Amino acid sequence: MSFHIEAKPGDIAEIVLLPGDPRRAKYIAETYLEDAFCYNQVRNIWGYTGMYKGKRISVQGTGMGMPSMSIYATELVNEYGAKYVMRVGSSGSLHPDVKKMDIVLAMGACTNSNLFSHIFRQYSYAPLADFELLKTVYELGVKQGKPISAGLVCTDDHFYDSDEEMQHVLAKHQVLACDNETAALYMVAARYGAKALSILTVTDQMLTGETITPEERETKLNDMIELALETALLL
Ligand SMILES: O=P(O)(O)O[C@H]1O[C@H](CO)[C@@H](O)[C@H]1O
Ligand SMILES: O=c1cc[nH]c(=O)[nH]1
Repeated sequence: MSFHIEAKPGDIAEIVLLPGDPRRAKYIAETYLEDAFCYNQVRNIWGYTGMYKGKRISVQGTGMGMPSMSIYATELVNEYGAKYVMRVGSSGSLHPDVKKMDIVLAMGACTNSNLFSHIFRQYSYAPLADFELLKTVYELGVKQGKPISAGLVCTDDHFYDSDEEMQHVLAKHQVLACDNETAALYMVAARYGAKALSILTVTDQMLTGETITPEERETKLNDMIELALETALLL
């Protein structure tokens, strides 16, 4: 048991899917996992373990933002031995080539957060995905004909009142999408020795104003979820 996860030793699989939204975690467990049990209800940030096509997989909500992600990622890796941590998140895009419901694999994540400045001080650390995971998911997505691209994302500390001018600058410099957690996941995984990938679905295309509902963010991101689950079978 850790401060934020009440699982018993051995309850959590080595492969963990990480949606921000705990209700997306519940949806994934109920829709895709056999014999799933809920190992965490602390703060209603649910976590489940079950079987997907014979492979043991966990799915753990992380809440929103870098601090929350860093708490769950740290406890999963350090206290529960998670080896592969795959975020399955929603995201926004101002890039004209990235459409609503496209899947973006975060090769790396820039950020405006100072969360890790006590570690890196004046250095600008570049949080990166695990290459093996990135390659596996990308190849699978292309083979399945999914609308998938891989590139840089920005992990923003803001959801509202983002710096719009800066978002355009980022898009011009090939930042494909923004979320609130990827940089923290990559940094924690690198620090403690796990392999991480952030798979994002573009739920908000800010240039066109296209968006989806909260319920759809829970239950309609199946392409991304299935890609993560199918990748787990190859690990
Ligand atoms: O849908 P999730 O995985 O929570 O991800 C995105 O959605 C939340 C904001 O609505 C932030 O956590 C952002 O990163
Ligand atoms: O961080 C995020 C996530 C979803 N949609 C956005 O616009 N931003």
